[in-house]
This record gives sequence, structure tokens and C-alpha cells, in this order.
Amino acid sequence: MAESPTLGLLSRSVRARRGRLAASVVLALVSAAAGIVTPLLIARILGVIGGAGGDVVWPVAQLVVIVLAGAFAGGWSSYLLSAAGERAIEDVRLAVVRRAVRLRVPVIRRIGVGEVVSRMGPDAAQMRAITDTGVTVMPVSAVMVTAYLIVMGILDWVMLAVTVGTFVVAAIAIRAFLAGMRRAAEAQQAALGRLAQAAQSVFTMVTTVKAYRAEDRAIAPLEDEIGEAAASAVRSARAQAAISPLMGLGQQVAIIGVLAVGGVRLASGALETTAFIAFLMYLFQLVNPLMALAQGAGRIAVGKAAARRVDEVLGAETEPAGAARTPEVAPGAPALRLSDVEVSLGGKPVLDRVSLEVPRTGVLAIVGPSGAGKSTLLNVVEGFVETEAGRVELLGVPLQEWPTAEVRRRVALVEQGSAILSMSVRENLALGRSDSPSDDELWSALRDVGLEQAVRALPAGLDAVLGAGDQMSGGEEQRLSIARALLIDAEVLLLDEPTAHMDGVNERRLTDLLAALGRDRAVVMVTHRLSTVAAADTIVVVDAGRVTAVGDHGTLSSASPAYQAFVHAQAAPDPVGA
Ligand SMILES: Nc1ncnc2c1ncn2[C@@H]1O[C@H](COP(=O)(O)OP(=O)(O)OP(=O)(O)O)[C@@H](O)[C@H]1O
Repeated sequence: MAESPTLGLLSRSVRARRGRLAASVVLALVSAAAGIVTPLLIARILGVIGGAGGDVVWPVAQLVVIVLAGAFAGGWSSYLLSAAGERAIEDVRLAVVRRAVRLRVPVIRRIGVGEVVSRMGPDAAQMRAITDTGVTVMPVSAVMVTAYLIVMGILDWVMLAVTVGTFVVAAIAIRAFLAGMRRAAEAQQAALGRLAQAAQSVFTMVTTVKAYRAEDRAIAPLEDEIGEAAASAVRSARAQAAISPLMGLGQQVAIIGVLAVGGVRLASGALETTAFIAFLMYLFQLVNPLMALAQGAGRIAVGKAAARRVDEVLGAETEPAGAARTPEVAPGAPALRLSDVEVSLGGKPVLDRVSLEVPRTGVLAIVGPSGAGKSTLLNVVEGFVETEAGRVELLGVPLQEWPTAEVRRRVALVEQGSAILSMSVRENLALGRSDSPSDDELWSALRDVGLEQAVRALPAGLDAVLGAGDQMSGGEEQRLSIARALLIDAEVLLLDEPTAHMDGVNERRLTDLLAALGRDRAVVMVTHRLSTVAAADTIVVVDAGRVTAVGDHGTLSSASPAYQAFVHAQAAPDPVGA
């Protein structure tokens, strides 16, 4: 079985903190040793008081020092352990967030955004068990149990045999409950993941939910998952609750057995009273490391189940980085060339042998009915969808021969609708830049898209944080996305319905801006607006995943029935006003 990437990461995290963890183990052992020595000292003191004679002050002083040192060492050890555990969680969270954002787009969609978030939250938190329990608590407890058993064996091997026999029976019973606990914890983790996914969808669309008075219906799946998480947590608690009484029962039976056997051995003179008392004290103490072992085994099983969920992100395929070096651009090659490209989404063919050339300069408009595959075409160029067949070239070079980052630098995408992150206007605008653009540059880009006044009106201007307070309208946010694309000065500009939310003035302004940009770069625009389409240098008609016609407005108006239908639909008089 391939190693789990999450467990690999944890093992690196542990190795990076091996000094502190080793100190924690040593301190835990010191604390354990103090616990082991204490009954012997108490037995000695009792012997002195009981008439054996000798100095009592020195053993009492030793006892005080050892008890205090044991308590201090125990506390320090547990602090070091907790700190290492928390750092391990931090490592997992950082790894998840860094990996998740680099996964291939279809992979992120398959896992689900809420599910990815849950891997960073509750699942990562479970990793602590593997580091602290697995690395120190379990080995230290095992050492303690062994040491107790050795000392108890030295004191009286017959009573030891009774003790071991009883605890072995208890351990067998506890094992069955641990398995139930693990299964319940797995179910709980899965339910919490689905809860995060469902909650993400409801709260992103909270205004729609309210507008349709669907609050109760929308949260029904969330309530189901909350119920499932609680039910599995209760099952886990039930299994966990059995561990302590079983261990206690084992201890009680062992005490009764030891008292019976010890009484006989005391009477026969085979056992000294002080040894008998010391043995009983060890028996009382033995239950602590045994409990730690049983509960630790449960926590580790839960942690490993969470690690398998985190593996889904850490082990998933990231976007290919592409070629190591930027290729030579073929002179005279078109900006983009698609040859017989085929794409299927969800098992359904969406692009069917699409061939298309986008010249180095000029505005190219893609038109076609809803669902025809226009956005998918743009996504193919960005590498957001897999092509099943065909070839896509940027500046004459196949996409896979480019470094992916270089493709994204040369091709700017403005997606349908708003694409604003919860950041300041400045950060949103500079998203594609490796340097920090000057304020002049930012204002100039905002002016180009007719947004300067709106941003100047924001109290914090360029530093106004968007997203949190809905400071901009949908159309303004869309124009901000266009300004962001202008700021990377790409050779190819892809726009998906850029005028969808625009008024007439801004639509005209954008059409003029795109025409100006088209003088020295390729502008590809999916649009339904006739005025924008008619002004384009080239128009591509897409229908049911196929390119059905290419030409300018004049040519297509007479030669393409599909285009004529498009023009007719756009130009049709308003049926209400007719
Ligand atoms: N992730 C997906 N899984 C399955 N099918 C998908 C997926 N994304 C898109 N589709 C389907 O692919 C087809 C093309 O979608 P696309 O978004 O490219 O259409 P479009 O021409 O841009 O439409 P519109 O004008 O409505 O935006 C649609 O039928 C859509 O249902």
C-alpha cells in the first residue's frame, strides 16, 4: 500500500521537532520513574515507622523531592507534547491549503469546496492524536506498564500472574469497543465534511434561499448531517465510555484476586507485609498507563481515519506545471489555434471536433445558444477542462509545451459574472501581477472600464475591502474583473459575457476599449449582445458543441442561417410593446 501523504507529512513534522519530543519523552519517563519509585519509598517509610527502625527523615525528604520532580516533569512533558501536536496540525492545515489551491479544477469540483475546507478544520485537528499520542504517550505508557510489571514480578510473581491474567481479559473486551469507536468516528468525520459542503452551498446563496422563503428546506440537508454527526459521536462516546469501567472492573477483579492470593501467601510467610502493600500500590497505579494505552489506541485510530480524508486532498492531482522553459514563439502563428478539440463533461459531449483560429490581433466574438459550449471553449484554453482529443496551440506552440504559469500570464480570462475575492480593490486589481502596480496604473485601468468614480466614492478608495460588505454592484464587480485583466497586459484576452450586467453607456465604452485593445492583441469575447458582436472583426457561431460558421457580420448575415437566427432574435421587437 502506498504511504499516506498525510502520515508522511506528520512524520516529517515529528522529525522536525524531534528534540522537543525527545525531551517530552524523557520528562514523561522521569515522571513515570517517580511514580514507580514512590510506592517503594512509602513502603520503606512504613517499615521504619512500623518498627523496623532506622532514619525516617531522609526517606521522607527523598519522597518529597521525587513526588515534586515527578509532577513538574509530567507537566512540562505534557506542555511540550501539546505544543508539538498543535504545530503538527498547523503543518497539515498549511499543506492542505497550499495543495488544495493548486489542484486541477475538475478535482476541486469533484471533492467539493466545503469538503476541502473540512479537511483543514476538524480533520486536521484529529492529527494531534497521531503526534502526541503515537509518538510519546503510547511508548511512555508501554515503558511504564513494563516497568510496573517487572517491579511487581520482583515483589511477587504469583500475584503478578493473577494481575496480568485479569487485565488480558479486560484488554480483549476493550478491543471490541475500540473498533466500534473507530467506525463511529469515521462516520462522524464524513458527516462533518458533508455538512461543511452543504453549508457552503446554502450560505453562498443565502439571498436566493431567503427570497424563496426556503430557509427550512435549504437547511434540511444540514440538519440531517448535524444529526448524523451527533448520532455517530454518541456511538463513539458509548464505545469510549465502556473503556474506563472495563479497565476499572479489571482492576477490581485483580485487587480481589491479589488480596486473596496475597493473604494466603502472607499467612504462609512467603510474602512480607511491606511487599504486599507496595504491590497493591503498583496495582492501583498500573491502571493509569493501561488506560492511556487503551484510549491512545482509540485516538490513533480516529486520527488515522482523518488522515485518510486529508489524503484525498494531499494525494490528489495538482495542475501540471507544464514545460520548464518558455518555448520559442512561432512567427506569424495565430494567437490561438484549436484543431479537432473534443471535450466531455459529466459523460456528456460538450465540444465536438472544434477547430478555430484566433488571429494575433482584432476582436473575435463567439456567439451561440445557451449551453452551446462557449464558456467551455474558453476553459479549454486556460486548461480548466480536459480535452479528450485534438490540439490547442498558443502562439503556434501546443499548450503542453508551455509552462502553465506562462500560459496564464499571456492569456487573461474575465469570467462570467463577478469574480471578486474578499480583498481590497487594490489587491483584487493586482491579482495577476508579480509586482505592485502604481496607483496611477490602477486608476488608469479603472478609468478604462468606467469605474474610477465608483472606486473614488468608496470611503477607503483603492484600499476598500470588497466581499465582506458588498460595496459594489454586480456590474461594477464585473468591470473590476476586466480592469484586473487589463493590468496583466496579456497577449490574449478572453472575456465571457463581459457586457452582461452593463448599461448602454458602459457597454459602448467597453466595446470601444476592446476595439482599441484589439489593435495589438487578440480579444476573444463570448457575448449575446448584437451591438458588440456586429462590431467584432471575426464572429464564430457555436451550436451544440460545434463551430457552424466563421466570418464577419456582413458575411454571416447573408451566409449563416444560425447567425441570421441570432440576429433575428436580438433584433426582434419587444412582444409587450409591439
Ligand atoms: N462541470 C460540468 N459537468 C457537466 N456538464 C457541464 C459542466 N459544465 C458545463 N456543462 C455542460 O456543458 C454544456 C456547455 O456549457 P457552457 O457553459 O460551455 O455553455 P455556454 O455556451 O457558455 O452557455 P451559456 O451561454 O448559457 O453560458 C452545457 O450543456 C452544460 O450543461
